[in-house]
Amino acid sequence: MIEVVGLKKRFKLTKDHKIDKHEDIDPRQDSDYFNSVRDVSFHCEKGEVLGLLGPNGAGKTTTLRMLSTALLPDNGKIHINGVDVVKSPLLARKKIGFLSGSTGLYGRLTAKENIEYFGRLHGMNKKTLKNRTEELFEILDMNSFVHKRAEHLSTGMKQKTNIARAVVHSPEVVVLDEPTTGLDIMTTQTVIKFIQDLKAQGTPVIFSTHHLDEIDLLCERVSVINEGLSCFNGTLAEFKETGKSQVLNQAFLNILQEQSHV
Ligand SMILES: Nc1ncnc2c1ncn2[C@@H]1O[C@H](COP(=O)(O)OP(=O)(O)OP(=O)(O)O)[C@@H](O)[C@H]1O
Repeated sequence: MIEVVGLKKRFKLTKDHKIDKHEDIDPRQDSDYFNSVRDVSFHCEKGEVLGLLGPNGAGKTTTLRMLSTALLPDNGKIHINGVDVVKSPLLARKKIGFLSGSTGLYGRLTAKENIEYFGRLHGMNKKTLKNRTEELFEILDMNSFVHKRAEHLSTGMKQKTNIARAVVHSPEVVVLDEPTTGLDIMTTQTVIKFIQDLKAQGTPVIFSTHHLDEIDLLCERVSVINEGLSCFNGTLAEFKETGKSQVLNQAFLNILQEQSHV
């Protein structure tokens, strides 16, 4: 289970970032800091998929980076299967598989070598690693390119390699930041099927997306962040009810609009 309560993160602004007094000021901006995440909470139980939604710049990536120990929160609590992520980041890291938009592959290594390298970093032995990589190559339909150098892979091939790398150690929970962005329909299908398989195995999955059809296909639970604040947490049915529409895009827009009136 993943539990996030009252998360906050602010970034010190450099001179270049400071805003001209004539510009529209974001409510998250104060004199020297940008309050990227102001108050975010959600939870995701065993066997559930949680979809994290929010407009561009809402704070989703910052939140997921805190969840995965890549960033230290200024405030708030994150627990993963009982482990306090802030107090025990090394232990937590073993439990999490994190796909971030920004991690690169080693261009001169093949897809397979990239994944194996991360498996070894996680302390996996040769036999376990071989079985696991073969399993992932099959599930993610990677066999046609695993021996190609990463620098020669297409966007979709790279993304599959990144996903395999993130979960090579069979983590207890999986966190994916925009896993289908830039992918074609077939590759997106493979990624969706991969998330469905994780869910069937009981692994909690949190993923951020701008594609509401994926939310419909995959999620029990939805969390919406706007301007660094959680503005909705609930089931998919509650999302439609609160957003006053069975059409997810419309429900999402209504929820955002409702918050901006508060
Ligand atoms: N290191 C940083 N310094 C200053 N501001 C930052 C930093 N990192 C993120 N931000 C700001 O925090 C806000 C939230 O960014 P974040 O990347 O978390 O948004 P997001 O919801 O993932 O957006 P998108 O959907 O566009 O990927 C943005 O306004 C961004 O410019």
